[in-house]
Amino acid sequence: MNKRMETQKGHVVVLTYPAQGHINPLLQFAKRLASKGLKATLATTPYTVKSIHAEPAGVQVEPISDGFDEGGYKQAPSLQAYMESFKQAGSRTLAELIKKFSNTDAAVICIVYDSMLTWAVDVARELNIYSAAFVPVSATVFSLFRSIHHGHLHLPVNPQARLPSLPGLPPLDFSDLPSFIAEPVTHSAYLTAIMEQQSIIEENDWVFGNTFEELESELAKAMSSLWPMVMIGPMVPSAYLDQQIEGDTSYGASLWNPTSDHYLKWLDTKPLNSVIYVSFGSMVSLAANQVEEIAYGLKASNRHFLWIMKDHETEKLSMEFLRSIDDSGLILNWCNQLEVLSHWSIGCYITHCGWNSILEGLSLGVPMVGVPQWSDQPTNAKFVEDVWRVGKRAKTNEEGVVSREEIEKCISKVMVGESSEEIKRSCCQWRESARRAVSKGGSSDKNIDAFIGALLKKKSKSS
Ligand SMILES: O=c1ccn([C@@H]2O[C@H](COP(=O)(O)OP(=O)(O)O[C@H]3O[C@H](CO)[C@@H](O)[C@H](O)[C@H]3O)[C@@H](O)[C@H]2O)c(=O)[nH]1
Repeated sequence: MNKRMETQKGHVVVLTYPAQGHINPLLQFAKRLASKGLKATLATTPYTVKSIHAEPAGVQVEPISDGFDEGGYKQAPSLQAYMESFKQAGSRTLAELIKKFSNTDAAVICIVYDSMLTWAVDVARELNIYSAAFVPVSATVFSLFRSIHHGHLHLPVNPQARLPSLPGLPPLDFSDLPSFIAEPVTHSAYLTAIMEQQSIIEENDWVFGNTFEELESELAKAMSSLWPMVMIGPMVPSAYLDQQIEGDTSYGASLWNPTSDHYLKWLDTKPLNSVIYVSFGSMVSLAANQVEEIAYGLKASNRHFLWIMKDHETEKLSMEFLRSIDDSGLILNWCNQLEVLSHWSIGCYITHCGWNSILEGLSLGVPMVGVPQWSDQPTNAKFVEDVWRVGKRAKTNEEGVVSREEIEKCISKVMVGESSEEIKRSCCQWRESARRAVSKGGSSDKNIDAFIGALLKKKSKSS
């Protein structure tokens, strides 16, 4: 028996939704649990298992089915059809996986599931083990959906009316709302899934938020006795924060691979804080005119840039722009974002404001320009500018596009002059705060220890 096996205290299965922005934090949480002596198994779809490199820091990886084992969710005719198929095939195969360990030393005592996958609660109940929901968005966004569930915020929200003031949240405008709330009809499938999460959230033994107490302190204070969320983030590999997990330099799963790895060498040749990193995460597809405006905004800034764009997205760039780049810019289909954000040459991050990207930018102290597109991104962008003060939110024009002039103006504000000094100071403070939260004795670390302590005390729901 190896040392890790000897120290294992109990077995938790972590179930992830198979999208990059969900796999990363759940896998990281599994690593955290494993580093504290629990046995942690990541259950995910066969398509996703292929994207996981080796065995990430002590986590066992096991396939469960979503009904689309060859090609994953892209094969499903609609989001609704995919969710239904995952519920059917996933419930059955997750239960089989857990039963495989029963009557062994590694019997599973809890399922930690991505809050999108509500059916995991039924599996836990049927097998008489604990369930914990993992919320992959900010506590603020979670709280907005909760306000709808409890009838404190009504849909549709009138864009002209003042929003009601909600406990622990700053005053919000219509444009700060998640798109699922601002445009409920357009996003009805997502909204239905999210409201279902809210309706069963209290049935869980724990609810975890990938955030930390200092980051959303007003909300944490206002809601501590009113809601079940325990803040355990930021779920960012340990090498970038507290160094507690040996060799933990990446999440360990990537649905895409960079077509070239010379980007770090390219960054090495650039001066300190001089390069703009541009990425819109794993899901956003920009309109062609928006791509063009960003391109010419970057050009006007007269700075080096590294722009992550999937291959089909690059077709939206004009030949004129592509020919003009030379060594001033690098366009790549994918990168190891953490390596890039932590590189000394990066001085600005133009981001879609996906929650993981925000936590990574904050944890690595990089000034941001938010160009939010949908989902929780508008709310995150609002906080970047007005609450955490680590960047600017680019404004859209009447056509709903962020112009090249606006891009250039925001880059300048976060990279030069007095405004940039203030932003850089806030970035340093939040980087330290994120480190404190996950380091030994920090708020998130203590919350994870408390979960493990409570879990082991209860050990088995039946005993
Ligand atoms: O070239 C790249 C680009 C991205 N990433 C990683 O991919 C993840 C992207 O996650 P996120 O920033 O959250 O964006 P999305 O993939 O777009 O995530 C979706 O899911 C998130 C969590 O629910 C939401 O906050 C977003 O709005 C939603 O678009 C991050 O960990 C990045 O480090 C890379 O490793 N390389």
